[in-house]
Amino acid sequence: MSAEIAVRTQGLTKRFGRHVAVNDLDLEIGSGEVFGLIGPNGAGKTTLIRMLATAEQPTLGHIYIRGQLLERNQTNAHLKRLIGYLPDDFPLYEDLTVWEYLNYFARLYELRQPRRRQRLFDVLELVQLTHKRRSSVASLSRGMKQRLGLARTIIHEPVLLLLDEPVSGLDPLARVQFRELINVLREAGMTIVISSHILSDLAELCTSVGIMELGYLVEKTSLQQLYQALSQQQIQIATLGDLPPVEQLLGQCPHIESWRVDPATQQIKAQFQGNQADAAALLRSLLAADIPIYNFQCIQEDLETIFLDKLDHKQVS
Ligand SMILES: Nc1ncnc2c1ncn2[C@@H]1O[C@H](COP(=O)(O)OP(=O)(O)OP(=O)(O)O)[C@@H](O)[C@H]1O
Repeated sequence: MSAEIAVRTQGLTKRFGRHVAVNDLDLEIGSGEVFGLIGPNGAGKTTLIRMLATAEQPTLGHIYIRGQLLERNQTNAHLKRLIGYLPDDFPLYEDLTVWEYLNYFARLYELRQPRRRQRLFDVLELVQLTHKRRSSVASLSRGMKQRLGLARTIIHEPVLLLLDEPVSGLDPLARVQFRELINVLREAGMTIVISSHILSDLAELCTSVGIMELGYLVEKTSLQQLYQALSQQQIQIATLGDLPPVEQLLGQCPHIESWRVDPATQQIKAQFQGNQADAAALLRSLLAADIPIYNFQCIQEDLETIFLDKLDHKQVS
């Protein structure tokens, strides 16, 4: 990753009346990152993205895009050209054809001919809608409409993409297609901020994530670090025999932090910190003690479980 900082906020705060939607937020997003913004409903993700997109004025604090300050109460036209913003409820003019729709936005961005025409073809090709260019927007599937929205967002060749919940409501295939598109844009060098509460979607896309709650950025980390810091493995053990001998061996294992017995199934669920060889050694010791094990399973928690359980975000829908 380049050392260049694409987005920096300092003490960024947004209040709506007495309600603080974004609270004293300091954030740095490196150039070329795909930064996932995770958080439950009402955490402040949309408000943050809207401020970055200049669609909302901060109450306090500063935003720098590629080191340049977004000036309060100014048009910031030169910085706006660097930004592509896809809101979660972006407008689609359903009566227009796909070409007319994109051409309209290209003209708003003052792209001149013949470059405009070429840019439209390039973008349509990228979002795989070239064959639909004469179709009305109304006739597109939801996934196609979302790709058209993305095409509109990148028509002026921004370097920073702000995508608010771009995959919500898409079916699994459309999500995969959208993800592939994001990867292409990332490889082309764009910095991408993408919010979602569909955590598994972000997990496959992002180089780093920020977790928001109640307007605060409570965590910013690479996805790998998040897994390492927060993920714990669990080992589930079931025996046909008595539980105390199993518990005695678990107590002697240096990689077992704690365990509990599931009252419904009588399975032991142990928090495990070791690697695969450590797990194999534990299983060997159980079998060597003649314990009639019929289930021994290592489970790595996924991001969703980590998020819900460890960070205790109860509101995620
Ligand atoms: N224009 C507004 N006026 C008053 N309150 C607002 C306004 N916009 C947002 N809020 C409030 O600010 C808080 C943060 O809202 P925001 O939409 O940024 O959260 P979010 O994390 O994007 O949520 P979601 O995942 O539901 O989109 C919420 O409590 C919301 O009600």
